[in-house]
This record gives sequence, C-alpha cells and structure tokens, in this order.
Amino acid sequence: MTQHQWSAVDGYFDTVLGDEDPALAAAAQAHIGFDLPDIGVSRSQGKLLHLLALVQRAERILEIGTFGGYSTIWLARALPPGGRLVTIEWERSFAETAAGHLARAGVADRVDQRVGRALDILPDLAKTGEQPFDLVFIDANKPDTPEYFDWALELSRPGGVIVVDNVVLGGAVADSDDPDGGVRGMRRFHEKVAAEPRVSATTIQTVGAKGYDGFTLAVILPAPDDRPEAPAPR
Ligand SMILES: C[S@@+](CC[C@H](N)C(=O)[O-])C[C@H]1O[C@@H](n2cnc3c(N)ncnc32)[C@H](O)[C@@H]1O
Repeated sequence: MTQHQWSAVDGYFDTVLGDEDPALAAAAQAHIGFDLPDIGVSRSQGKLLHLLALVQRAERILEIGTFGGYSTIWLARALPPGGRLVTIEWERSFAETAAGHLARAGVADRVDQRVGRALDILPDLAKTGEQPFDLVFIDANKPDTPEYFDWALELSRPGGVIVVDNVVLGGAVADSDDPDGGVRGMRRFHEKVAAEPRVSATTIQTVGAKGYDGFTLAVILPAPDDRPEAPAPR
C-alpha cells in the first residue's frame, strides 16, 4: 500500500459518503491561506469525532488545538441545544480564521474560543466552572501531550472520553531512540496512560489522506466504589 492508494480510498469515501458541506470544506482549506501543510483531521476522522460525541451524548466538549476550526465544527455539530464546546488555540491568526469558519458553519453560538498557550488556559477552566467535560480532544503541540492528558483527566467527569490525535507519528513512536520532541511526548503519554488506574485506553493505527498515524481513545472509569459489582463466580 502507498500514500497514493490511501488518499484515493479516502477520496472515494469522501465522495460516496458526501457529508462535508461548504462550511466544512472551507475550514478544511484553512492551511492554504497560511502556506502550511494540511494539519487538520481528515473528513473521516472529523466524522469519527462527531460520532463519538453523539455516542457519548456529550454536552460539554473541550478541544486543545483549534487551527482553522475543522474538527471544532464536526464536534460542535454533535452538541445538543444548550451544549458548549471550549477550544484552545495558541496562534491568534489561526483562531481568527477559525472564528470565520465557525460562524459560517452556524456553530459560533455554542463555541467558546480561547486564545493562548493551552497549559496557561487549562488551569483557568478548572476555576471557572466550565468543567466537567464529557469529551476532550487533544490535538495541539505534541511534546506537551502528557500534560494535556493530565488536565483532561482533571477536567472530565467519570465516564468521560479522551481522544488524542497523532500518537503514531508515521511509526516513529515505536523507536525508543528517536530524539524528536513529539515522539518523546507520545511515548511519555502512553507510559502515563499505562500507569493510570482511572482510565481504560487503546491506540489505533490509521492510514489515509493524512498518511500513517493513529489516535488513542481513553475512557475515564467510575471511582472503584461506584463500579458495578462483578457477578459472583459460579
Ligand atoms: C494539528 S493543529 C489542530 C487541528 C485541528 N484540531 C483540526 O483537526 O482541524 C494543532 C494546533 O495546535 C496549536 N498549538 C500549538 N501549540 C499550542 C499550545 N501550546 N497551546 C495551544 N495551541 C497550540 C497550533 O497552533 C495548531 O493550530
């Protein structure tokens, strides 16, 4: 399999499933205006986020890493009336571009954009009563992912879901000698997950228009006292 085939297959599903409207299509092009590679999630990944939020019946969503608002729109469109999404972006020009896309997509009224360094903003969310979140999507600078995971745990309810993007990094995550900060971050993140009794998690490798990567899905378990009793062995 090659990147050409992965892109062709994503393209086929994008066409046949056809659930990207002009507002999403515009947000998907945000990188062009900034002369950047396409760093947002793909259509199929955005739809997966949307479906996870629906399955989760999420009323409060936190996103770390807005960029042009593409994943934000998919997530916000899963919210019920009165639902809220907080999204954090470090780069003001990206946040301003995202604001236009969110307005065009008709979700600006339910999205609270915060501009700044996520590790400065996350402690404020703990104080201002925005939490607990039902779903957290982590998709910002990769080296800080372990600390974002800590905050996601802190700000989520039991039963909450945490999704972390770009955890495979083209396979580099398996190389313990790779000095790249993102790879170090994703290895540290997985070690944290493994040592954390409050979550149950899995990581799935993916291929597609965005290359070879993967995501982690973690569910926050109820406190031990609140867990259903295991049936007595027969
Ligand atoms: C991969 S992009 C997000 C893509 C977006 N979630 C989507 O799928 O459409 C990562 C974003 O995180 C932002 N970012 C990087 N470091 C950050 C930080 N320390 N705090 C907040 N945002 C940050 C970048 O500016 C960039 O816009």
